Amino acid sequence: MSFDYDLFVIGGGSGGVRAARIAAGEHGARVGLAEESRMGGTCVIRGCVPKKLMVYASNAPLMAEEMRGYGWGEATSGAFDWQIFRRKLHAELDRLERAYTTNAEKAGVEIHHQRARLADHHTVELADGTRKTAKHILIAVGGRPSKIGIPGEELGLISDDLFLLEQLPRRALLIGGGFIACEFATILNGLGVETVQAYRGDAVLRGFDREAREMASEQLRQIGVDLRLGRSPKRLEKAGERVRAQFDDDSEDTFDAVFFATGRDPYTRDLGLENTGLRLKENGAIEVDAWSQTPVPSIFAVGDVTDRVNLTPVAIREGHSFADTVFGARPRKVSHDPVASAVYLRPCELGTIGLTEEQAMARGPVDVYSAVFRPMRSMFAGSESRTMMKLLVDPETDRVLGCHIFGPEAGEMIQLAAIPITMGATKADFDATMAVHPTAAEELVTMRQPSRRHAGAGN
Ligand SMILES: Cc1cc2nc3c(=O)[nH]c(=O)nc-3n(C[C@H](O)[C@H](O)[C@H](O)COP(=O)(O)OP(=O)(O)OC[C@H]3O[C@@H](n4cnc5c(N)ncnc54)[C@H](O)[C@@H]3O)c2cc1C
Ligand SMILES: NC(=O)c1ccc[n+]([C@@H]2O[C@H](COP(=O)([O-])OP(=O)(O)OC[C@H]3O[C@@H](n4cnc5c(N)ncnc54)[C@H](O)[C@@H]3O)[C@@H](O)[C@H]2O)c1
Repeated sequence: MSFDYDLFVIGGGSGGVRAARIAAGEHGARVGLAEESRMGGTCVIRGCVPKKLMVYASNAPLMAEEMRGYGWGEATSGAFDWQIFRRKLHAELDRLERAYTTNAEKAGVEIHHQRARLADHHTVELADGTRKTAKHILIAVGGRPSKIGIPGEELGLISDDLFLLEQLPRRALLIGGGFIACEFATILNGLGVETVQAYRGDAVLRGFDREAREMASEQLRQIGVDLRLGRSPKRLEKAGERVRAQFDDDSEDTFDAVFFATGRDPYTRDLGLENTGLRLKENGAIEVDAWSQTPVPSIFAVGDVTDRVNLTPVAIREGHSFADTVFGARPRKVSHDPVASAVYLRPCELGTIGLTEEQAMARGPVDVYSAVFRPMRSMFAGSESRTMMKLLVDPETDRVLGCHIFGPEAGEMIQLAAIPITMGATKADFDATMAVHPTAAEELVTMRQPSRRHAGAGN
């Protein structure tokens, strides 16, 4: 049977574009790709990139404060102009979108700027009714923000909306305690928005190392976020031009904008799955094996739609490995453990890889090497901001099981620490490494004695 393409990719985000480019450009496959919105997907258009640029923008007041501590007595951040920033931001996103489009086209990918659905195991139907056949289909449609099912939630915004606001709100509520809620709270607060964050748990960033979670919660408060723990809204209603939130402790408050940062769902709705033998996991994610292959041999899926580890580098690696395996005769699986990540808070970020202290304790005996200190940089400036460096070590094998860094530029640091840890480094390897002085990161190679030892199984 002859097909229009060797590969048809649904979704022009991180995973889809990488797979299409490698299959066409490096392995000579005939590739079609459908994107219903903007090329680049979540990360480029409404995720990592605009978010990180806003984190940089929001840093000015903290930098000014720090510099006052260094003798710049009059240092202030001045007034932030959202209109100027927004114009520049969107020009940059347009540039990136063009680069994604051009690079894919240069590799030989034929892009269809419209929505696609699955018609059968080898056919997709485009929004204009055209049908395209392909020997293989890759689903890389990502995820979509989800709300929590409370009355009036249509009055609330989602993360996509932050980057499109005509004006910054004067007072905003962020609902949630995960990556997005914490990063957005940091951003809005830094840009001068009065920011309230409501999270149902007792410390933000559930799933991260407990000590780091407490430091992150404390820092949000220190920079001026009104963090309300153990609290979640139960209803939203209009209050003139504003939105009133009623919380589950019966308190009420009014905001110019309310953002839901309460997770993302795989975007499998109306994808034509009923025309296939694909299976969904309970949360709607597409079920795949270690090769990103679904139970239908011609259909693969990568990235957030599979809900493995929902990060850009993971989606890219999955897309690349799929293309090498299927079109390059170079079978490659993706290891999802360990995967480093960072939460871009200010002034201290949180960088993390491997087991948390709690997970390590549950697994067995663990030595905890932990240093919590005021780094030279902030101490001199008179700031109370504290940094944490933590290594979790298996006392039997000496292997480093996890590393958690809470400090300025922790994202940059964890990327480097992730290399030896992924290679299986031992604590002795860290000890054998000469320190770089004076840095905060040198603590990682100078912690001689464990701060505590756990016998295992939660002891
Ligand atoms: C606010 C925010 C901040 C983030 N920050 C980070 C970060 O700092 N670091 C990090 O690693 N990750 C971050 N992420 C996560 C990261 O963006 C995702 O993990 C990544 O984009 C997943 O890539 P993907 O290819 O699976 O999907 P996506 O990038 O979402 O791409 C899917 C594409 O498919 C298109 N599409 C969907 N359905 C169809 C259809 N039927 N037909 C045609 N096209 C379709 C969509 O329009 C979209 O362009 C962030 C996410 C958000 C929301
Ligand atoms: N820096 C980064 O790498 C980065 C940044 C942003 C997003 N991301 C990715 O995007 C994903 C989505 O981010 P996110 O912050 O939306 O999700 P998340 O899973 O990190 O956090 C969701 C939050 O919503 C809360 N929540 C869920 N249901 C709720 C309910 N019914 N009532 C009240 N609260 C509820 C959860 O308790 C949690 O705090 C992340 O998991 C991550 O994979 C990564």
